[in-house]
Formats: sequence, structure tokens, C-alpha cells
Amino acid sequence: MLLSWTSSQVRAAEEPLLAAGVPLMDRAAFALATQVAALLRERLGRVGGAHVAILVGPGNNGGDALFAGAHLARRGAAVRALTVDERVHGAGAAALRAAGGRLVAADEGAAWAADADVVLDGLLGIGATGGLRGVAADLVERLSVGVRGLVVAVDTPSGIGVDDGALPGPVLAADRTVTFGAAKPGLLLPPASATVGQLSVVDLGLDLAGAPAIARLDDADVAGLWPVPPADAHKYTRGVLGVVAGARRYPGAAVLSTTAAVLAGVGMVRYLGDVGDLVVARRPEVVIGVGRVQAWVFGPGVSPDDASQRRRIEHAFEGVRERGEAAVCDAGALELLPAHVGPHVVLTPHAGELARLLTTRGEHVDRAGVEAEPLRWARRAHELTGATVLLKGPVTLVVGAQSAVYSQAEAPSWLATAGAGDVLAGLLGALLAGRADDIHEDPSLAAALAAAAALVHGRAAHRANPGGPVAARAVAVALPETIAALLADA
Ligand SMILES: NC(=O)C1=CN([C@@H]2O[C@H](COP(=O)(O)OP(=O)(O)OC[C@H]3O[C@@H](n4cnc5c(N)ncnc54)[C@H](O)[C@@H]3O)[C@@H](O)[C@H]2O)[C@@H](O)CC1
Ligand SMILES: Nc1ncnc2c1ncn2[C@@H]1O[C@H](COP(=O)(O)OP(=O)(O)O)[C@@H](O)[C@H]1O
Ligand SMILES: [K+]
Repeated sequence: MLLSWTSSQVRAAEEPLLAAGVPLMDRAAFALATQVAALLRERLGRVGGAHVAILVGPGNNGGDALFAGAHLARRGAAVRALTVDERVHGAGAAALRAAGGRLVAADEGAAWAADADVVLDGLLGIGATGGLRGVAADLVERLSVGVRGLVVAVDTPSGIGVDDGALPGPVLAADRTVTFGAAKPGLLLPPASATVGQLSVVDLGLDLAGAPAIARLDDADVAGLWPVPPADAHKYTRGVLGVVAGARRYPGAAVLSTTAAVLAGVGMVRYLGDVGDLVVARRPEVVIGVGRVQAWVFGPGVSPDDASQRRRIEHAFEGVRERGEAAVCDAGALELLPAHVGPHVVLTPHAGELARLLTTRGEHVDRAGVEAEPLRWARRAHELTGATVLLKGPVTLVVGAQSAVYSQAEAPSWLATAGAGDVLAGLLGALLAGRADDIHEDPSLAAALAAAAALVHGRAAHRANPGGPVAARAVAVALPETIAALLADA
């Protein structure tokens, strides 16, 4: 699991080490230089002679970059540091000069940086307040038009909202971010997360206190959460999922959500709706009609003006309230959500649906507003409804009980295709049904299961057709192998 900690948590953890004279900056800079040298060897076959440009801000972030530059200069790289402020980390600058590197003003070095093999972005790190301004902003805007080499961000892409993932000004998008001590929330949160590239965390030996801000599950976590049937399992102990989905106008959603649930490995699926014949024709494992269930999927392909589906969902919500059955509330069912539910109900809106849900509850926000501050609005929806909220998008965020926040970024952009959300709903429903008793005991588990479903969904899309287009049905079909591979690797 990748955990992230806010800038003040990181500073607090650094303090005692710095007071004890632990050379944190040396460690950070050495690790950074080692990674950059490896990248150069990969790209050019050598470090000596490589052109390295360093963007240097006024603080310790610039210091890290300068010391790393000194290491690379000693290994024969041609290093130029572009300064944007009168203030420059003194010892770092001296080290770079002593190693044969040069410091130049930003406008003097910009063309050289655009053509360098690697650009190290050390303008701002966790000390950033607001977006880049002045000379630094001009330099980044100029380089954002295009640089020939790789961009490596030092600790964070400079100028992102380190704790909230905001993009308050121009940011040079990185191919790789080497972050120190611990990941920061902004590296995992849209929209800033799109500027991070491949993330690596350098262990500085920090003793981080308090709860982490945001978590990202990895494959081993998901394997640990998966409801693997014990030897004596039968279909009812594995969990039964009720699915209220689809309509004559949108039959595909019923097929996709039930297919995903069956293929994700639930004990049984009961379908309620108007297109049962079609569902059974495509998935003969599905049972039609009411009966006892452990969890529900409401809403794929259901329009709120569909009176019969509406009645079924409203009736099923009574079971959710009275018997604590877990539920996925998707698409059309979001408009049927009772005023207040518990975290065992997982909402699965995309940004537009979340904006609508919030608007009906008195908040003034539109789709673009949700996309600009997805964590803020997912949190607000959790506060207002009591539900666990899974907000879909290029990065999927989950906010649940006990301040749980997850960010999953496994999905290839090919997954942005009609019906993919129906597959996610069925897959998550299967997980909730399989762990219904545990959710009953600890409703905060629903958030971890929602994050696990997002990870599996993204991995299945990749497995269905690595690097190319996928149809939603193909994502569902890839689920059994995807899950088997996750469990085998654990
Ligand atoms: N505390 C430590 O010793 C360690 C710090 N490390 C590095 O130090 C960084 C933090 O250093 P600092 O606290 O000096 O902060 P930064 O280097 O992030 O920069 C802070 C300075 O930039 C200026 N600034 C802030 N926002 C700005 C804006 N929007 N536009 C233009 N200028 C702005 C301010 O004058 C501020 O003093 C970390 O990100 C990390 O790279 C690492 O070396 C590990 C150890
Ligand atoms: N740009 C993107 N990159 C990766 N995944 C995405 C992107 N945009 C959307 N997704 C994912 O694709 C799925 C789309 O779901 P949704 O919008 O509900 O579609 P539908 O309602 O047609 O099924 C979600 O799981 C979402 O997280
Ligand atoms: K930086």
C-alpha cells in the first residue's frame, strides 16, 4: 500500500532527525542523482557527456536539485542550473560549482534546458504557497511547450497543491517524480496527479505519526481483501447479489453489470428488472426475481422516471436500512438515494453525477468544479449522505467512514467507454456480497473494497487489450484471469 502524508506531517517527522544532525538533504540528493543516472544510462548508455538542466528555486527543494546536479557533474555530465530568484541554496550552489557545473539566469538557460537530456525540476517542493509566480512561472510556461529530454520532478512537480492536488498555476508535467520521505497527497490527487508521471519514494527513515492522508492499494492489498471461498463454501455462504439494472431502453447495462458480478465470483446473482430474458440469454447463471440477498447493485441503465424499477429500488433500500444489506448505488439510482444512509452503501458517480447529487443537496457545484477539486466534493458527498463515495474518473477516489481516502490510478484511458461503469458496479457488488458479514461488523471496510474494485477494473481493462481499445464487455470477460493473477502473485 502506498501511503501519503501531508507536508506538515512530513516536516514534523523531519524535525527530530534534522535536530540530531541526520543529513536528510544529502540522502535525498544522492538518491535523486542515482535515479537520474540510471535514467541517463537507459536512454543514452552513459552519464558522462549527458546534458542536465536544473531548474532551481529559492528553497531547500532547489538545494536538493543542486546537490544532485553536483553528483551528476562529478560523473561527467554537463550540468547547468537555471535560477529564478536571487535566493539560491548556498551550499548546494557551491557544491555544483565545485563539481564543474554552472549557474545561469533562467532566460539565459531556457533554450539549453529545452534541448537537455534531462530537466530536473527543483523550483518548489513542500514549501510552495500557491502556484508558481514571476520568473519561475514564465520559465515553466516556456518549457511546457516542449522539452526534448525527460522531466524529473524533485519531491513534487513544482507549484502543485502539495496537500490538496490543486493546480493553481503552470506546472511542468514530469515523466518521473522522485519524492522524499513519503508520498504527498497532491501526488495522488487529481488534477495534480496527472503531472507526476512515474512516482518513486525515497526512504529517508522518517517516523511518520498520525493517520496517513490518502492511501493507494496495490495488488497484494487487493489479494488480501478478496473473498476467496473456503473449502466448505456453498453459494449462499459466498454471498448473493441482487441487481436492479437495465430497462427496455438500456438493456445492455443489465447484461454488463450481471456479467461482471458473475465473473468476479459471487455465490449467486438475482436480477430484478424488465429485461430478465435477455440477461439469462447472455448469462444463464443469473436467477430472475426476488429473494434473500447479502448485497445490492442499484441503478445501471435505470432512468429515474422508470416507475417499475424505481419501485424495486425504493423497496430494496428498505432492506438496506433495516437489515444492513450493503449496496452499490450507481447511475439512475443516485437520484433515489434516501436522505441519509450508512457507509455500507457505496455511491459510484462520475463527476457529472456527483455534481447533480450535490446540487440536489444544496451545494452549488458543476462537473468542472468537481473535476477541479474531486477530493473536496467526494468528501462533501460522504458528509451529506453518510455513504461511501467512489468518484469515477481517470483517477478513482474513494471516501469512506473513519476518514478513509483511497486514490486508484490503474485504469488505462481506454476504459473511458460506455458501459465500463456498469462493469464496475457489478464487480463491486460481488465484492460487497462476498464480504457482507465483515462489512456488517465494520462498515468502513466498504471503502477499501471499493478501492479494490477500482484497481481490479483498471487491471482487467489492461489485461483485455494491453495498450489498445477495450469494450466494456471485454473488461468483464477479463475479470476471472485478472483476479486469479492477483491472487497467485500475493
Ligand atoms: N527539511 C529538510 O531538510 C528536507 C527538505 N527537503 C527538501 O526541501 C523542500 C522544502 O524546502 P523549503 O521549505 O525550503 O521549501 P521550497 O524549496 O519548496 O520553497 C520554498 C520557498 O519558495 C518560495 N515560494 C513559495 N511559494 C512560491 C510560489 N508560489 N512562487 C514562487 N516562490 C514561492 C518561498 O519563498 C519559500 O521560502 C522539500 O520539498 C524537499 O525537496 C529534502 O531535502 C529532505 C530534507
Ligand atoms: N480518462 C480516463 N482514464 C481512465 N479511466 C477512466 C477515464 N475516464 C473514465 N474512466 C473510468 O471508466 C469508467 C467509466 O464509467 P462511467 O462514466 O460510469 O461510464 P458508463 O456509465 O458508460 O458505464 C469508470 O470506471 C471511470 O473511472
Ligand atoms: K520540485
